[in-house]
Amino acid sequence: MTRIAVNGAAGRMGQTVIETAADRDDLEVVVGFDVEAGEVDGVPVVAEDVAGALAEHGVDVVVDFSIPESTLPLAEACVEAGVGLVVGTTGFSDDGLADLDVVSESVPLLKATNFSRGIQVLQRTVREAVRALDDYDLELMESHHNGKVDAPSGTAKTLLEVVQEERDVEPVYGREGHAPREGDEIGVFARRAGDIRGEHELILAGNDEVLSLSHHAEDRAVFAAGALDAAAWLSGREAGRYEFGAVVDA
Ligand SMILES: NC(=O)C1=CN([C@@H]2O[C@H](COP(=O)(O)OP(=O)(O)OC[C@H]3O[C@@H](n4cnc5c(N)ncnc54)[C@H](OP(=O)(O)O)[C@@H]3O)[C@@H](O)[C@H]2O)C=CC1
Ligand SMILES: O=C(O)C1=N[C@H](C(=O)O)C[C@H](O)C1
Repeated sequence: MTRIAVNGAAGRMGQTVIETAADRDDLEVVVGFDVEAGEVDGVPVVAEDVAGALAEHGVDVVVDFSIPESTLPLAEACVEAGVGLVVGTTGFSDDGLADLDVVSESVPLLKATNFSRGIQVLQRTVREAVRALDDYDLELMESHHNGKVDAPSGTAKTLLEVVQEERDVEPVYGREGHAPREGDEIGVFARRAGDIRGEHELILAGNDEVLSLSHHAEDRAVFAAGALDAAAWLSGREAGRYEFGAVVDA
């Protein structure tokens, strides 16, 4: 039984992780962390002394869906307590990402910008398509709920990285005015509206055809389930940096 703590426990994803975990018998959420102390679905939520709470509740792995400014001190508490960390939070600066690399020298750390299995497959499909259609125009779009604070989404950035590993394209973030396509560029567009759970699409256009590769999440439970799978998989592993692809392939 993997004992899990959730950071950002009172947020949209934190609550969904706690609800999703209640239906599983391989793990248990024993404590949550958030800005204010309280309770989510019977799980106690504390607001201070994270390292102390990790030890007190015998936590094996923390699942984090919060903001980067919260993840980094949390990661230090994980190092202090010798606890693994699954990071779902997006929007890190380059320095923040480098700090997480340092943390993974001391504890097992698995970070993914998207914990749905479909997006893992999309990443692999995007790589193959960009390789095969190497002179087609590329455009990347994402849509999310109106409460999302970072743009473009972490998933869009990951898809862009996959594209750039295959092709030397320059991102153009939105277009306005006189803005013709120049050189090998990729337009990147972010929409924010309603409660869209998460939509991503890459189009490859050329030679009288358009290939559209897209994914949409129907419920936050898909991300919660993937993050919990990652936490169960990570528990007991050596310090180091791990990828969600390994969980999907296990
Ligand atoms: N990897 C993936 O599959 C997915 C990643 N995400 C990412 O997860 C993150 C959270 O998303 P979402 O749940 O929608 O956001 P929410 O704003 O709903 O939740 C974030 C929670 O973190 C809390 N928080 C802020 N500061 C701290 C702190 N110092 N310590 C503890 N808790 C804190 C917030 O409290 P308060 O509101 O009081 O500030 C809030 O309750 C985002 O970066 C998002 O992009 C989302 C879905 C899937
Ligand atoms: O904030 C969200 O909701 C989501 N964030 C992640 C991202 O930034 O890619 C993953 C998912 O699309 C939902």
